[in-house]
Amino acid sequence: MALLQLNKFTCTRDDEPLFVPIDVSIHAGQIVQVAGPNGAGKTTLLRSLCGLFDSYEGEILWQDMPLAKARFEFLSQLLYLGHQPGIKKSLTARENLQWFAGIKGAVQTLDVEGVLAKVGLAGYADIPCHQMSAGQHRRVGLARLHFDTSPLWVLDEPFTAIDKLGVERLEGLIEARAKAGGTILLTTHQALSFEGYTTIELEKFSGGANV
Ligand SMILES: Nc1ncnc2c1ncn2[C@@H]1O[C@H](COP(=O)(O)OP(=O)(O)OP(=O)(O)O)[C@@H](O)[C@H]1O
Repeated sequence: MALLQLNKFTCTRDDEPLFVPIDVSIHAGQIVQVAGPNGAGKTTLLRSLCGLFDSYEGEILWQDMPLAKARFEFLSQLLYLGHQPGIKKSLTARENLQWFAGIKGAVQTLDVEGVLAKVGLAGYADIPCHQMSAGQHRRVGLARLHFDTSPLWVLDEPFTAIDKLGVERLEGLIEARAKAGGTILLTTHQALSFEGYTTIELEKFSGGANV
């Protein structure tokens, strides 16, 4: 059974399809890159899946159930990281991580210092995030990937504002997650270093010929 299935799926803006409708089946353990030029609809597609954008045509199935009916199960198994780092800047790195861990029931096992060291933020646990750089905000947000074992990770441009070493670590984390049975759906404009991932190439919808 596919974890996630898109049938004749496209997102619309002003009643116009953004990209040629796609048919995709995504299974546990897969890494799937959504690719396409700027403006193709990659972010809109990910936001539609996560329930943040509802102007689309076609069908989304989660474990063979229409997403609308399986919404609660789907959201409880989802980790979504969008363009924004998704942290509260008035809180410290520790408080942000405790919050993320709390909503995933992982507070008891959370090792704040250990996780921050893994994202290159050793010693930053008790610094308010508003005193950090854009790349450091991003790292605090990404730190949750070290303890969030949600079956589906949806990551929109996760490598943005991350330096070379950070990118290598993040790629390793994604690969390890997939090997453990997790599914990762991501957008990125950079070539991925690992093998065996699938690419969904969004093609700009250019009129009736593609329907
Ligand atoms: N808030 C918005 N209001 C209206 N149109 C929008 C909005 N955001 C995006 N669009 C339009 O929707 C289309 C798809 O945008 P989207 O952000 O999904 O593209 P993308 O493939 O993620 O692009 P990029 O690679 O630049 O991040 C674009 O043509 C854009 O003009």
